[in-house]
Amino acid sequence: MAGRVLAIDQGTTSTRCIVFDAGARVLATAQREFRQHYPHHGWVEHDPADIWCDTLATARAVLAEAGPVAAIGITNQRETVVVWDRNTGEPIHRAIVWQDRRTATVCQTLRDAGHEPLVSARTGLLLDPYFSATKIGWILDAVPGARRRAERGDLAFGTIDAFLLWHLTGGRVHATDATNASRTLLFDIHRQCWDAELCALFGVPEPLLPEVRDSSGQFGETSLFDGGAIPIAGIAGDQQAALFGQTCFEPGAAKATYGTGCFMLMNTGRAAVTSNNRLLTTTAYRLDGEASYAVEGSIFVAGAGVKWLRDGLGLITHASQTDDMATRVADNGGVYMVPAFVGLGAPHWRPEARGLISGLTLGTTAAHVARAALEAVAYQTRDLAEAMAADGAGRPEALRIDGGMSANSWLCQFLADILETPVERPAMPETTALGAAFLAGMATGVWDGIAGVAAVDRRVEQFTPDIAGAERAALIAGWRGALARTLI
Ligand SMILES: Nc1ncnc2c1ncn2[C@@H]1O[C@H](COP(=O)(O)OP(=O)(O)O)[C@@H](O)[C@H]1O
Ligand SMILES: O=P(O)(O)OC[C@H](O)CO
Repeated sequence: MAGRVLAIDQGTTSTRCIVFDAGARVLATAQREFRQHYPHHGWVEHDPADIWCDTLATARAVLAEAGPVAAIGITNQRETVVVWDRNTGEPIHRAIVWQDRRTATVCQTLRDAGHEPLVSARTGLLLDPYFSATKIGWILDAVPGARRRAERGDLAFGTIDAFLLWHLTGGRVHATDATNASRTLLFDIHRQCWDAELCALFGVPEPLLPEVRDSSGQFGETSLFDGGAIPIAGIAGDQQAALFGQTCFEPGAAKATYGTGCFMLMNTGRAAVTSNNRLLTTTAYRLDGEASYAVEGSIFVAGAGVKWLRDGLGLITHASQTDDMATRVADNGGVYMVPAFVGLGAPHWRPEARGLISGLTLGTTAAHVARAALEAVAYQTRDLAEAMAADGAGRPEALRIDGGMSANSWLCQFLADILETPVERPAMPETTALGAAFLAGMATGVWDGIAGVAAVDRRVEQFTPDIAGAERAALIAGWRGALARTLI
């Protein structure tokens, strides 16, 4: 058991469990995709029972293969809301997922009433349906009697980490960590506590809320697996966990994770940098009561655009085909895709925007459309990097990348070309899970603090910019033209 840590990585489309050793090597891995529910246009839900079942099954599978572990770390899709009954543990509604836009009007009404400056100053976020608070309010209003039960303290709210922690500890612990709390619109990131005024503004009764703890530390124990009680000793939202797993500990170090969406975070150290360019300020991690911060750009559709090529258009049968398709065409043929399928996130924040493909001719092939889906990810990343630089956060020396889509080498090279910055892809791509393992292992003596984690050997593959300035400028101009049509 010495030195082995189990990471639970509960993502938007799949649940993964990975056991790492003290050298951050993967000893066992198991993954299950689960069903997405789209009950109405723009709504996205998950069944919490699927998430719990898959967590147990994948954890049992890797523990059977790798043997006992010293600790468990949890990392999770952020903002997604579960409300459950404290007595039975039963959710009172399906989980409302971060991508869900059903509360766009509520957010607009709050913006019109002038609440955004106060909300942003305290939370570092914006009034967008992406975040948890308005989703909690929606559930309390939609489920008969829920608001009264919440006020009486009979219900519990949690992001997915808290929901899993509750079940792993047999209903004994209702807690979350500071990174997850920072995504709810209810948490003051400067004072590092729930904010009563924001709870009142969003109509969220305080008895619903979990206790907020450091990202590394004892959260509780689980006895659900063979071999005795295992401490749950680390929790972080998946993007913050990836920042940690990529060892972005110094101010200016940045990572971008390309999964369903793309999330670029730059460490800003002890300073919570306020953005003038509609980026988010968020807790990067909290250790020994001290918060470190990050500036974040969130793009809602990255790999989801490739998934749409597969499931919506039937252009491909596997996501990895896009690598070959993009390589096959000499250029993009003037085709641009703006993947605003669920609105646009940073730096635009336009929930009502919708996607487009522009520049189609009779010469356009499936390969051009596939390439446009990949290119869009790089252009959007550049837009985020420019916004970060304009905010004074600086430009990273290299962008560390990860996530399912980073397997696409064509995209990695194009990203370096468009960003004018080297892109580093780690040999071990499971950096999100590794971040959760690091946090749990630091609390249980597997790694000796941040210095111990930073000393772990990390092999990376580097992609360096290799494109003429004029070509880059022309491509970016083409993107800006397509984007402008979406933003009308
Ligand atoms: N080789 C590839 N090229 C392009 N996209 C890919 C490739 N492999 C996976 N993807 C995309 O990456 C996403 C899965 O990444 P993952 O990190 O598992 O996502 P999440 O954690 O959001 O569930 C899918 O949307 C898929 O379309
Ligand atoms: O599940 P992922 O990897 O798409 O990440 C989702 C984000 O945490 C949403 O903010």
